[in-house]
Amino acid sequence: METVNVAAEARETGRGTGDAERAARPRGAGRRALARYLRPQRPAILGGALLGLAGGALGLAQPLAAERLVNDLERDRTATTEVIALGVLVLLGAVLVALGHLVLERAAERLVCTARRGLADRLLRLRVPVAERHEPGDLISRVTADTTLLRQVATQAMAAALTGTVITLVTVVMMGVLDLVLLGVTLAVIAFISLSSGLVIPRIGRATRQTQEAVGGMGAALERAFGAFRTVKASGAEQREIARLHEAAERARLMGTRAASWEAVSDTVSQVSVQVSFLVVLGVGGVRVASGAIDVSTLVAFLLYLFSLAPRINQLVGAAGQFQVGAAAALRIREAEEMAVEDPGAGPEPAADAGCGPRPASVAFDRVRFGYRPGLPAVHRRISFTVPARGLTAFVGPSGAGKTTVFSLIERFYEPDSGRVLLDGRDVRHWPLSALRAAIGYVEQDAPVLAGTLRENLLLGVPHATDGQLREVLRRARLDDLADRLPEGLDTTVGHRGSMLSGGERQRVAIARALLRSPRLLLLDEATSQLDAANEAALRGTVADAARTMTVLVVAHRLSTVTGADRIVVMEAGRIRAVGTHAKLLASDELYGRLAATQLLAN
Ligand SMILES: Nc1ncnc2c1ncn2[C@@H]1O[C@H](COP(=O)(O)OP(=O)(O)OP(=O)(O)O)[C@@H](O)[C@H]1O
Repeated sequence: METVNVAAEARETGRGTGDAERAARPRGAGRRALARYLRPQRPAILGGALLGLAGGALGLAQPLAAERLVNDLERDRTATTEVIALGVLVLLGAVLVALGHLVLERAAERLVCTARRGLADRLLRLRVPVAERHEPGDLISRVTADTTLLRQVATQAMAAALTGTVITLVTVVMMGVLDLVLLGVTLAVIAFISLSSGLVIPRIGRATRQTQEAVGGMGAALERAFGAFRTVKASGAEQREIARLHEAAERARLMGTRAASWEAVSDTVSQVSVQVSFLVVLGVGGVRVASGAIDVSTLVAFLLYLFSLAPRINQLVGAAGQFQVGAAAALRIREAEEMAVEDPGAGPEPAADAGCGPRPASVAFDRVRFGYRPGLPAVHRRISFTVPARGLTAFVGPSGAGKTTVFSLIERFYEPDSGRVLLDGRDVRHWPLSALRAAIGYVEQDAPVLAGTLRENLLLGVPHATDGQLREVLRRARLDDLADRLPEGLDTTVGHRGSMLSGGERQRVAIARALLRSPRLLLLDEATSQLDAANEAALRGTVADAARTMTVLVVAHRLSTVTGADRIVVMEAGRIRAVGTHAKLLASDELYGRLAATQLLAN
């Protein structure tokens, strides 16, 4: 029970490690997860398997029809009926098999699609701390590689299990009709196979899960390298990153080989068992024939059934192995689906803005205490401050003081350990999340630009904005010439993370995107750090313009960008040191004075 709680807690907080989650998996969790995905497709899978079975049965009747046809031809009889019967059997058999195949494939595609959609629904709504504690590459591999493994179970393993079971049962009944003693011998062998498979098959599952985790590790290593492609090259680190990929590939190979070895053991056990049973049946059967208990013909018929049983048993053992593979994949998918997602929040929607544009919002922190991880020193130590609606407020202070974290708490990416963050006097936890974020325009520190076109980047938050509106925000972000310079204007692709734009352009695209949402509160994190002097001055104008109609909070390292702010909040080691205007702080706060002095602003 306790182990389950560890897993639940790890998922909820995102603070667990993969190992902790692995150790905490309850027994049979994979099986249950697999059953959950297969359940809705059960009728289709059953139907597909039965169609295949019927097609196979018609195939079995073909030799009989052919025999009658040859007999008739030998006796110079007209054989029209037999020819038609054979033709119908061939055609119908083929159609039924193809139909069964199609039904199974369609069910498998539905199953995979449902799992992928379920994952897509969850993953983009994960809580920020949870998402940040998982490797994106590993999450991607759950959506791509693991879901593909489910497909294999739905098409091959389920059909093999169903047809294998039916044919095995029929064969066993026929063997029982022939001789119960020999059947007893055969069943003893089957029991031995089941027992040894029971020992081996879970090992196949475990090794497969480790293979999939290693494949996820490869995804993570690739994502890491492509996420900082130029840095990797500039650092001459290709070889080391390649080594990481090799290591992950090697681990996948090792685990894959281990799974294959256990599969080989399982196959060998079942094959040897069947051969042993053949010899035992031959021996016991011989004695029974000698004692007159059965005829030779009964023994021959029994052995023929035994031979036909062998591939079926192999089929069943193979299917059991595939179920283990599927269960391992289903478990990884389920784990991702169970990761904690953001609470959409209840509470009433804020009143609609009347008439002339959105109302600026006030912000307040009320004795906020927050740490990213338990056990580490808090990043905010009971901080309180108030920002009235409208105007420009800057946050300054040494690196690591907790400035960006202020924005993360306002956006509710994280929640305070104690105290309250208020927007318009209302605790952000009591806002509907979508309304809260709709009220805020946020420009991240890295000002990320997504792959796609310039237009797609701008439309991210306001999908139906007109070209006129786009040009207007580009103008306000001093980017009016960008769209004209780019070869395909707004429809030019900007590369992975905007790699085809300059650093300053990326930031301004992010600012234009934020402005397009007509936010009530604009959060700019280091928004001007990568701009040249002319652009910085221009953007200062943009920010000042914005601050006339909305509340603007800026995290700034370069004091030159915020000396004109209505108020500057000086942070240090998770505390608010001082609040005031540039002139007041220069005169009263030693740290601010030092910051200004180092940036040649003291005079
Ligand atoms: N997602 C995170 N998980 C864990 N710790 C974090 C996370 N983000 C920030 N921190 C830590 O919290 C502290 C405050 O970070 P924050 O980004 O708020 O500082 P900052 O004042 O904005 O710094 P800078 O000026 O360098 O951007 C730092 O020590 C940082 O290492």
